[in-house]
Amino acid sequence: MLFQVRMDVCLPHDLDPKTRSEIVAEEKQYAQELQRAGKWPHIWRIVGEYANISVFDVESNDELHALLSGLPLFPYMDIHVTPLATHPSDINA
Ligand SMILES: O=C(O)C[C@H]1C=CC(=O)O1
Repeated sequence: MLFQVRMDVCLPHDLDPKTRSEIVAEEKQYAQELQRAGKWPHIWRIVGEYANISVFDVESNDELHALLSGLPLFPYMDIHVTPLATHPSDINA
């Protein structure tokens, strides 16, 4: 099952810089592990924003929720999920 996920990051301005660096480094490691596992096949920066558009490839809504809620930045993100279906005009479908 494919899902488009938009993540908007909003870190508190008074967050300790060391803590911020650690969370961002943990996030990168977590994200890259999921990419290597094939669960997170696309991630794109939205130009001019601390936000991304991603595509997740998972078995269920519950799996997606578990992966997203495990993001180290999860407490600092607004996340919007859009389920994707095959388009009838897709020549690759
Ligand atoms: O930078 C972001 O868009 C937030 C987050 C998502 C993956 C990652 O490494 O950081």
